[in-house]
Amino acid sequence: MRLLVTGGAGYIGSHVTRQLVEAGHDVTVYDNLGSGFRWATLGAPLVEADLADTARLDATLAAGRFEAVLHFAAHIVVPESVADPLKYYANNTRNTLGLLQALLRHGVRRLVFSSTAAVYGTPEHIPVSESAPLLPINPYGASKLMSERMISDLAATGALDHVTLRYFNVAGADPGGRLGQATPAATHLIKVACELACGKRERIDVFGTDYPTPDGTCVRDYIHVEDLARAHVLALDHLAAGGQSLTLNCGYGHGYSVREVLAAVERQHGQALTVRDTDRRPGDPAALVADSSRIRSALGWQPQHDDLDFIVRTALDWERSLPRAG
Ligand SMILES: NC(=O)c1ccc[n+]([C@@H]2O[C@H](COP(=O)([O-])OP(=O)(O)OC[C@H]3O[C@@H](n4cnc5c(N)ncnc54)[C@H](O)[C@@H]3O)[C@@H](O)[C@H]2O)c1
Ligand SMILES: O=c1ccn([C@@H]2O[C@H](COP(=O)(O)OP(=O)(O)O[C@H]3O[C@H](CO)[C@H](O)[C@H](O)[C@H]3O)[C@@H](O)[C@H]2O)c(=O)[nH]1
Repeated sequence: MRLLVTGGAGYIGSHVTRQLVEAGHDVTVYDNLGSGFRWATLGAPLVEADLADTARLDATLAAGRFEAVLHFAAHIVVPESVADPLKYYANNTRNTLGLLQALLRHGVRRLVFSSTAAVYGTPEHIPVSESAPLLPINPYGASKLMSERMISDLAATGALDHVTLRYFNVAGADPGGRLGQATPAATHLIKVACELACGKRERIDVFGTDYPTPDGTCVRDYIHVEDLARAHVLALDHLAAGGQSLTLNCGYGHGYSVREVLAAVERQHGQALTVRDTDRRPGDPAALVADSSRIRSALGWQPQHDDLDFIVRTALDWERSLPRAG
């Protein structure tokens, strides 16, 4: 298929772009390089432009005659969304509205959308299924939920078919060493721990040790970025075969605590890390684990890298290589 990937120069979008190209698709990336990198497109054509630039978006869609769009472009830092909510509604919600309007103008009828487990807020039941209440607790999650609603409302008119993927905690890097997370000032646990292992930080803080979890630290469902990328390839196959619109959790269905993650980083690094226990970080649910049965049955998705040590090893290998990449 002829595909447009917004945000395809970012962490997740670049892994998906690579898999799409390998699967034989004709991929164009649309990215303003705000938090993405030209090298991350690995040679796929890049339109360096902002989603808010309607003229560039229209010109790109007119020239490309795309059969589907994958929409990753967004701001993603939860604490920043609390401090500057309108930045998140502008980029994540308003620019998604603009993209949907442009898709209508150009007759593009298929969309794969990057959503997040943050739409669930603090779920009452673990594992969390797609039918759980949608109660985001920060503007980032709310901005994504509003996009989900626009997409599903539009789909209900018959104008669009979509697969909305709600990612849990995405981590790891391309095992081939070509791609990985390169964002400066990262906040994600595995990324921060790998930076520490590589001597780029002095210590790591554990945010809260008194949660109602087995070891008192938060539990998350970490999914390797390559398995997540594969879900996008399958989502496109589903839409191309005339499949109905779907909303799917992307996780493995089991979680690890912060301490278990840090132990895995220490194993892979071969040395102890400097760890400091601190207070809870506001807005962190105790446990967030996906019920992943729907994506397995609807798309036939089967994880290849459901292994915390493998996730950490690829992230650490990538972190070691980063000076040349950044
Ligand atoms: N990283 C995670 O753990 C995670 C979890 C859940 C959901 N997601 C979602 O996955 C998607 C990708 O996240 P990521 O981790 O790869 O982040 P990222 O910051 O690495 O990638 C986002 C990309 O979008 C581009 N972009 C942002 N705004 C743009 C705009 N207005 N116009 C053009 N390009 C723009 C950036 O330059 C960047 O390349 C996001 O939609 C995010 O909400 C990520
Ligand atoms: O230095 C750190 C960083 C994180 N943590 C803890 O590690 C866990 C995971 O934190 P991350 O920041 O790696 O990830 P989140 O679970 O906060 O966020 C993830 O899930 C969110 C949805 O809930 C968003 O989608 C977000 O983009 C995605 O990374 C949390 O308990 C957090 O408190 C630490 O203890 N120390």
